[in-house]
Amino acid sequence: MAGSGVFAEIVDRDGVFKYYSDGMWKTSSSGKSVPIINPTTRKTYFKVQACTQEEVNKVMDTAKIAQKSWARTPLWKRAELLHKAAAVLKEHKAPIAECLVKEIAKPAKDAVTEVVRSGDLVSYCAEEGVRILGEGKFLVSDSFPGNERTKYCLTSKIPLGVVLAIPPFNYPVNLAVSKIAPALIAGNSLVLKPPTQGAVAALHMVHCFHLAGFPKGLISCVTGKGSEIGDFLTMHPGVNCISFTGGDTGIAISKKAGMIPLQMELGGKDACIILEDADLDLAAVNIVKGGFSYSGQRCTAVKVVLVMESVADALVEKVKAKVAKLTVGSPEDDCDITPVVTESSANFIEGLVMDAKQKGATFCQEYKREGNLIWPLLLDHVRPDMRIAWEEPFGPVLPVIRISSVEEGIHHCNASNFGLQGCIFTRDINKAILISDAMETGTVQINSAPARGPDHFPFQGLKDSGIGSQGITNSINMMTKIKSTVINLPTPSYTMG
Ligand SMILES: NC(=O)c1ccc[n+]([C@@H]2O[C@H](COP(=O)([O-])OP(=O)(O)OC[C@H]3O[C@@H](n4cnc5c(N)ncnc54)[C@H](O)[C@@H]3O)[C@@H](O)[C@H]2O)c1
Repeated sequence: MAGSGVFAEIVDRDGVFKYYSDGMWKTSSSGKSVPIINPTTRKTYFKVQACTQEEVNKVMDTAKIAQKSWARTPLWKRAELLHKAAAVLKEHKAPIAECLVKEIAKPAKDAVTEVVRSGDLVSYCAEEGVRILGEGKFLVSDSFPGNERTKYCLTSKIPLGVVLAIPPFNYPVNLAVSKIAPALIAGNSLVLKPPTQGAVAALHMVHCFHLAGFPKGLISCVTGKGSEIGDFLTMHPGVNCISFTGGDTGIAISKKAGMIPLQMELGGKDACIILEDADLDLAAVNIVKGGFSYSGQRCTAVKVVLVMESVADALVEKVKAKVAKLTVGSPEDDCDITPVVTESSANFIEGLVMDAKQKGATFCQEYKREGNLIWPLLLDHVRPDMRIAWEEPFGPVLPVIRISSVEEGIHHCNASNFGLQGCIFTRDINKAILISDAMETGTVQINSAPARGPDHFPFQGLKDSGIGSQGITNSINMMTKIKSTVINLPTPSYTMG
């Protein structure tokens, strides 16, 4: 159970979850806590420490010191510890998954999958790190005009220092380890600021790294109000890199952060373009899976369907039939559609639905809401003047826009300020490639819904969807710098064959 057994030491006497600093679980001197509301019951379920700026400073100091000796720890030893953490994480999947169910209403089975996937990601990262960080480059000078072969350049990848990781609520474990593991294998230390909803799952995950035996201060986890420690963390002079996943907050952070590398994974409005020759059954399965899994609260959810008019009726019928089969209820019962994360999210989604209603969208189901639980809703005949055509609902509401040409679909996709992923359904691979090239998004899926995984694939957003690229290899590279050593010879030297 959460907070018991090996996890008992992460809770204080008042039942408030502690924060992790200098290899120890601590109670904040603020004497304050932040409540975590269960989205299903809308009652406080957990509490976490409201850390102070003073405590953040302490964490940054220890992270800096711990990083110096970690960078001198052999790569194979770093990898060994990560493998151990992955095993401990998987061993304790049940209590961590339980937190995900209670904090973010993730369906029970998906919650377990998130933890197991996270363990796999940590192991893969350890293996990949050993390979790519064990290699550098050797360059000779006479390839550039005017030079003889008098200079040998050796390059290697070195750590950045302290990495600040800020994941979002929807994958608080997976999107934390996708930052922690690359940072650590590359020789960095790491400070985690988990989202409020999902913080307790993240604290349990951090304890798995503690149990695996990482050095003191190398990993820290501070919790608290964004208003108190958010800007303080992201603008802290001790931070050498920020890896952030979330919404528009990331745009504000990137404007305030100093001259440090930023890895930003932000929102999306992933378009699904359906051509006339598409396999409509395949498209319908993917639209429902892509649009409604975890109640649409995924960055890569299908967020707008752009379908050719001639096949629109048939497609909408197929999608409607599948939506009718989705189960709606509690995450404990493993329902397909569960309450969205907060009341304000539910209110925001309702605002988009009401706007679409007022402007004449066709409701394929009746709009129904109880508390944070919103029944799945397909909106047909959506037009570009409706907010839902452009905004990210992050809920179980999916707009369908009927298009009369492929160009119209591409235009809608590219007119968005987002550019995360997109997908195309067609049997004509040549057309698919041309459309993929025309779509201004970081990834395009052909004949499948957008997806982040497998976790070693590159993952990136264009425009307001992000900076840099993730995926295990790219994240490891991003959390390093190139260092060169140039050997200058007194006379040119050539290796003769
Ligand atoms: N591109 C991706 O890979 C990806 C993946 C998942 C989610 N998302 C996006 O995330 C959003 C939903 O997640 P969310 O609601 O948790 O996003 P959010 O932007 O509200 O919060 C993200 C994180 O930032 C923290 N935060 C808030 N204010 C802060 C501040 N001033 N300083 C520092 N940290 C601060 C939050 O506590 C949380 O940990 C959606 O827009 C979704 O598309 C993107």
